[in-house]
Amino acid sequence: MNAFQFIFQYIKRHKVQYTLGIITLFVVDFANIFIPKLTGVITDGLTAHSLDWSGVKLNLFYLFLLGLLLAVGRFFWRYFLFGASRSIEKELRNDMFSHLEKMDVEYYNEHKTGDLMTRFTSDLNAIRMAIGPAVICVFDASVMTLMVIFQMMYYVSVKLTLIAVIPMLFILFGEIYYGKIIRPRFTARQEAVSDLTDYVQESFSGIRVIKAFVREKAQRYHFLKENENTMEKNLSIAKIQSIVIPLLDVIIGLSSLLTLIYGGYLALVGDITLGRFVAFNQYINMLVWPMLACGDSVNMFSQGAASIRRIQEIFKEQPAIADTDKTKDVDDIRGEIDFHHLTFIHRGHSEPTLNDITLHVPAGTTLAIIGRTGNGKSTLVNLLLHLYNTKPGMLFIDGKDINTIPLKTLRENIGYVPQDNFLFSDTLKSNIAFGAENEDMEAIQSATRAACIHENIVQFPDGYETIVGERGVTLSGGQKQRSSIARALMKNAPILILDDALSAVDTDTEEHILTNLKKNREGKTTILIAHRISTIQNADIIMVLEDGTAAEIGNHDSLMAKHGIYYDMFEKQQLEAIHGEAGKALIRQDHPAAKTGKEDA
Ligand SMILES: Nc1ncnc2c1ncn2[C@@H]1O[C@H](COP(=O)(O)OP(=O)(O)OP(=O)(O)O)[C@@H](O)[C@H]1O
Repeated sequence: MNAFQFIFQYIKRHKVQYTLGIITLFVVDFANIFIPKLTGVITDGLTAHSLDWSGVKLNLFYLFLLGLLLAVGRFFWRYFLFGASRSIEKELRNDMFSHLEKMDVEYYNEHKTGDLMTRFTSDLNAIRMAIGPAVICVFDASVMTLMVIFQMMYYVSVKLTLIAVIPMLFILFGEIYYGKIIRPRFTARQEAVSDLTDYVQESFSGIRVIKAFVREKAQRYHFLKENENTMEKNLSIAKIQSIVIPLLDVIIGLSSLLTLIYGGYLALVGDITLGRFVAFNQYINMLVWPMLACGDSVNMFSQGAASIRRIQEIFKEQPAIADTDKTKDVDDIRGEIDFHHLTFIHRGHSEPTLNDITLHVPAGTTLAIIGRTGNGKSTLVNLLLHLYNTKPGMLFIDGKDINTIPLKTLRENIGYVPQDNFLFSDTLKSNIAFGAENEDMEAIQSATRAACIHENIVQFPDGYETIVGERGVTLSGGQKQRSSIARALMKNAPILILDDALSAVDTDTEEHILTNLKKNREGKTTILIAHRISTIQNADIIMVLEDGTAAEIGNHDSLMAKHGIYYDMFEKQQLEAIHGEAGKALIRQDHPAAKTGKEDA
């Protein structure tokens, strides 16, 4: 689908508005051409003394009526055509947002926020200009030009009209060529704006890190380069425009000069009357605007076409994760999970992140996953949320292959506390009730009590109405984590995943939350990812992930009896807990990595 076909789908939906707008525009243009004629009639009437004062008044009255018609008509074509273009802009923005919401997480790993934001703002604006003002310009210019030329030929002189119009043909062909060379420059400019927006967005999001590392100067230098790049791209457009626009003026001036010379001569020898010569000059002036408007329209169309292509790029990408014809409706989820020789390779990796994992998790049990950093714990739960695709036959929920469960059902039945604890810039109440149907205060408080955050919230001056700053920065790390746990508990889902969700809370609070969880999650499946054994030792099943494989599976007692990885971890953490820093030093001396001289992961 080319850019025109793409945007025409949207224009079609507003055909009534466009038709009414164009008809009104036509009426306005038609009325407009009578103004010079009436001026000519008055001039000739006064010169030849054939018009008395009442005749002048009558013609002036006609002029007034025409003016009124023009004013009303101009209001309506603006109303219809600008209204349609604004509606299309809104519809496109809605469609883009809905489409992007469907895209999988990999898409967002590969596309920068700033670039997407530019497409939502400046590109959509360029498209609106192309389907609103540019359409008006082109239609107005073409209709007006044809009507004026016809009137010039009919009312004044065919020869004089041809002489005046020939230079304008150069404008027409020149503008077609201009459109071709300016379009790639508009695309390059939009890309530069995207990069700049992206840089600004990242710089402000990461301002704390920038300040802590005193990188302001380096950031500013990089920003200047991005800004300069945008200016260069803008200048490359301005350079072309600064040649084309004066050239347009020259051609228009040439046309007027020829008219004055030849028209003056015709008036002198008496081939045309003075009134017609005056009217002709007014007509020529009326042609100036359409010619300039054509230049503007070419600009707007080129810019719009470049932007449509950038928006089309968004729609061309389809989500890699979506319901398929294999998806079957599921009434409810109990929470039984089966990993069956589960192997998973991340895009761009050559080695599997998860390798041959087989485990049965009965509904209503607690599974704990422990393992060193980067061993695939988050990846495993991301597979459960179907954020990445798993090959058929490897992951089952309630005995059903995850690929056959509708995404909405699956995710509605999983409560999830992500590692980054992202909160929205909204009230605490809304953040906690995020996944729930309504903001039921009783349910919210029951969740916040279970997550041990209620006491903190009520101490804030605005309590549950406290606005969480962008990315939750007004809360401490532990408060954010507990708010995020409360949000997940609100869902009361058959499966709950806590991805390292207790790392920022002290051991006492952790103990409280775990006790509450045990009570709240009775009969429901809970998956706990943690680094501390104290967090997980009461779990029904503990899986130790090592290099992406399920190195050990059992409960605390059986794993301790094994004297394997889990046992070592426990011993080290006990030593750390008892002896603090001295214990850590002891562990370091004892650790195999210390002996080989390598850093511990
Ligand atoms: N979207 C991704 N694309 C490519 N590789 C990824 C992606 N996400 C994670 N990885 C890689 O997969 C491996 C496992 O990452 P994962 O986040 O699952 O580990 P983890 O055990 O949860 O670590 P941690 O304890 O630090 O949270 C890492 O090597 C990581 O670099």
